[in-house]
Amino acid sequence: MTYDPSKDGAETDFRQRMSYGDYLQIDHILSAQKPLSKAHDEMLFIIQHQTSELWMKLALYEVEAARRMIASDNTAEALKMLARVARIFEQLNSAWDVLRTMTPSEYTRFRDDLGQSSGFQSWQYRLIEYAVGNRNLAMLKPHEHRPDLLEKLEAELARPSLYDEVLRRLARLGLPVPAAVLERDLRQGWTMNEDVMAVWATVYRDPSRYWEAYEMAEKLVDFEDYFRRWRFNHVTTVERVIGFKRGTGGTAGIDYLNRMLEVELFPELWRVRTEL
Ligand code: HEM
Ligand SMILES: N[C@@H](CC(=O)c1ccccc1NC=O)C(=O)O
Repeated sequence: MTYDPSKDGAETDFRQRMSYGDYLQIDHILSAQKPLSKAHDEMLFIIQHQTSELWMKLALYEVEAARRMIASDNTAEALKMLARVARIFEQLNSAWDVLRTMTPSEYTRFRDDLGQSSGFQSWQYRLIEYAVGNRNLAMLKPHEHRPDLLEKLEAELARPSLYDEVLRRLARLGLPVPAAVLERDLRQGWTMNEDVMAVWATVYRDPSRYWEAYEMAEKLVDFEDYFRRWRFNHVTTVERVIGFKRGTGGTAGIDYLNRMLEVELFPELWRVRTEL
């Protein structure tokens, strides 16, 4: 006899009950894949991006909460959330292995159908960049046609970034973070600051004395480490699939993405290592 789990109590009648699909809105999610071409690989391309956007949604949610926790002096909770964000990026990094199975010949079959659309226009990606401190106002432009999204990005630029919150916490812990740093114009991108580096040097020279600050620093480094790997995986996949062609979003492509590889989110935390 074939085994029937319903005889052992598995519920099978969902006429009046919430089911798996109801709870997770599966119909909604699974009806959002609409390839524009007949190319076999377009489904992979769509699902790869949609799953990335879902993970980005969670990353934003966690960074958001981590910032709130740091601002309210609940660092331990924030560290847990930041560890999760690093793992999310690890997940996104592994996902490139699936996309890499698509060859240039296969991508060319539907690339024209993408028009001028590009990951460059991902507002969640830009929001992550802004939330962690990579604030470039020029990146607002592709969102001007969507006032709701522009508003979200503008609102983010008015708030302290994750790094700003960490530096404010250091000041509350009694470390000499300069007032100019604490009162800086939040819309501007962060640039390397010698005094902040001196603060981190103090922390790294005596971790047991500055344990909380030390742990925050290492979590940030860990996050940036995984984020850098995401950027590197992206640029390598792009070169493998389109070579040095111009991007659909209008940038130079590889040259643009290589330039983005030079971005440092927490420059002092990388530079301080040379001083130790
Ligand atoms: C075959 C696959 C891919 C190719 C050929 C590709 C190509 C490119 C290119 C050329 C750019 C530069 C902007 C432009 O002019 O278009 C770009 C930007 C971008 N792509 Fe992709 N991409 C691919 C996959 C992905 C995936 C899976 C994601 C995940 C969400 C993604 C997210 C992004 C983001 C966020 C940017 C903006 C980066 C920044 O401004 O720093 N791309 N991509
Ligand atoms: N920029 C890519 C196209 C591309 O990858 C893309 C197109 C639409 C939606 C997301 C995309 N992914 C990343 O840029 C290209 O130039 O081929």
